Amino acid sequence: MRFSPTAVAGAFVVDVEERADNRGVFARTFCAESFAAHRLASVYPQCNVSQNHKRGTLRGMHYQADPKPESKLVRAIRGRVFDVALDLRPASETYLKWAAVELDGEKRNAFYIPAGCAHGFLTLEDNCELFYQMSEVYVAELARGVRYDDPEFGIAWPFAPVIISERDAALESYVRGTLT
Ligand SMILES: Cc1cn([C@H]2C[C@H](O)[C@@H](COP(=O)(O)OP(=O)(O)O[C@H]3O[C@H](C)C(=O)[C@H](O)[C@H]3O)O2)c(=O)[nH]c1=O
Repeated sequence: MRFSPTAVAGAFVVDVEERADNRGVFARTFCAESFAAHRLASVYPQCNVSQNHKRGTLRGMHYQADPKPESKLVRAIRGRVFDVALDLRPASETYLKWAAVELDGEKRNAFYIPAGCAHGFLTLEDNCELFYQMSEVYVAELARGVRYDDPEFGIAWPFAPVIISERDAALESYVRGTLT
């Protein structure tokens, strides 16, 4: 695996090193020792999948509040998505900055989003499926979100979403200095 830093402190693109032969491809996608060596979460008690029918589906920007903030390792297992990490940590050197990576099921790359950052994505084609490894179990009462189009962040989405949940469309504008 190769870990590449991004514009958000602690957020890394994780590329796999493919072992190809006449049967196909084998690649390691996670290793607790390597992740710990890079000071990334190395224990993931919960995994999720997200299946998205149509190009232009936007989910986000979501995070889990204290006392159980979650780090996430996210990958596309089918299709391509514009995946975004947004720094909501007031003490961070990259507070309110965002970083994006195109996650591609063919490239098998992943995005590590540290706790305290919001996460969201926009699908770039029909029939995209994502796999999440979560460093905390889900606690509904701690689920939070900020607007994907909040001018406070200026996330440069490649195009406007076509499908978005009522919840995400109704998220409030962000108030500086807070993790709501
Ligand atoms: C995350 C989660 C959700 N749920 C329930 C709550 C809702 O009834 C339903 C869908 O949840 P939600 O609308 O939050 O799902 P998404 O909009 O796809 O949000 C997800 O995608 C964005 C981009 C993320 O980064 C979040 O990790 C994740 O919340 O599943 C659970 O039961 N367990 C869980 O771990």
